[in-house]
Amino acid sequence: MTDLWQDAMDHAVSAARGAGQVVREALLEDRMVMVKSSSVDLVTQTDQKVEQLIIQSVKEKFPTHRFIGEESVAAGEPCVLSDEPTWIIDPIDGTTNFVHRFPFVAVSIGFSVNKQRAEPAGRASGPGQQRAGPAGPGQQLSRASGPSQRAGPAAEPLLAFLQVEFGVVYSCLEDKMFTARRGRGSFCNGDPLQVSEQKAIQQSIIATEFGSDRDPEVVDKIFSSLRNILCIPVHGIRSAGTAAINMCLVASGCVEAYYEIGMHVWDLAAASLIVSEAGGVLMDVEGGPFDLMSRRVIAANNRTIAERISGEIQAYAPARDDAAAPGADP
Ligand SMILES: O=P(O)(O)OC(CO)CO
Ligand SMILES: [Mg+2]
Ligand SMILES: [Mg+2]
Repeated sequence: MTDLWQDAMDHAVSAARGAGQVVREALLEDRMVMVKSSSVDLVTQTDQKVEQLIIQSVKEKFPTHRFIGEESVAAGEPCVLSDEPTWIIDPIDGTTNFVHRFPFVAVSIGFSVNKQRAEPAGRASGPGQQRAGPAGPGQQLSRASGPSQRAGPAAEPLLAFLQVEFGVVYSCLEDKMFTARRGRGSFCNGDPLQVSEQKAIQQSIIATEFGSDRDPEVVDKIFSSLRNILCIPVHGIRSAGTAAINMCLVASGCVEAYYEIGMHVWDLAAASLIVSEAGGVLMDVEGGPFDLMSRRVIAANNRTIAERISGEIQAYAPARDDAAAPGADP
C-alpha cells in the first residue's frame, strides 16, 4: 500500500533538524525579546524566522498543504483544522527558556489530515488501547482488534488524536528527535519509546507548568491543583518549561504524567501522538475526551493516573484556539 505521508514526515524531521540548528546558533547571539498577549508571553525574531523557514520549505514541496503556525496565528492567520493536510507548527516551544538560555527548547511539527475521520473502536491508536510495546522503525504494532477493553465512555477520547497523522518534536539543545507516526509507535533518535509502567500515583513524578496567565483567580486555581496533587502525595513535581518536552518525558517513561491548562494546539499536536503511540493516555482535565483545540490536557502513562489527576484539578476554560474559526462553538 502506498504510504501517503512518509515523505511529509521525512520532510518534517529534516525541517525540525534545520530549525534546531538555527535556534542553537541564535542562542549564541543577543536575542531581541518582544511580547504578545502579555508581558510574560514572549516572542523573538528567531521564533518568527524559524516558523517562516519551516513553512517555506513545506510550501515548496507540498504546495497545497495548509498551516497552523504559532507566530502566523499571532499575526492574524486563522487557526483551523480541516480535512486538508495541515502542518501544525511551534517553531520554538519554550521561548521563555530560549530567552533565558534555560536548556530545554523544542521545535514541534504535527501533521493532521482528514479531521472528521473516525475508525472503528479498537483499531485506532488511543488511550487504553492494548499495545504490544513500541515497534521498531517501519513495524506495524499489533493492536487489539476487538472492542475496547474499557467500559463506559472510555472509547470517546480516541477520536481527538485521529486528527494527527505524525508528530515530530526536536529537543534541539539535547539533540533528541522524538517522532511518532499514527499506528507505528514513538521513537527518540530511532529508539522505541514506552511510557512508565507505574500504577501508583504516590510513586510518580508529575509535570506541569505555571503558564503565562497572571490573573490572580487563575493563579489561585493553578496553585490549588498543584497543592492537591503534591499532597496526594506524589514523589515530585517537575517543569521543563515546554509542553512538548514535558509530553515527550511522559512518552519516555521519565515522568508518569503531565497536565496543564492554557497551552495551544501547536504545543500539543505533535507530542500528543508521541504520547499515545508510546502507550499513553490523553484526557481532558475534567476527565472527558482530549480536544486538541481546547487548550487543556492530561497526558499520562495510564488511565488510572490520568483520572486521579483530573479529580484533583481546579479546572477552568481559556478561549479555545478555534474560537474565532467559522462554525466554531461559542
Ligand atoms: O514557548 P511557547 O511556544 O510560547 O509555548 C509555551 C506554552 O504556550 C511553553 O510550552
Ligand atoms: Mg509552545
Ligand atoms: Mg512557541
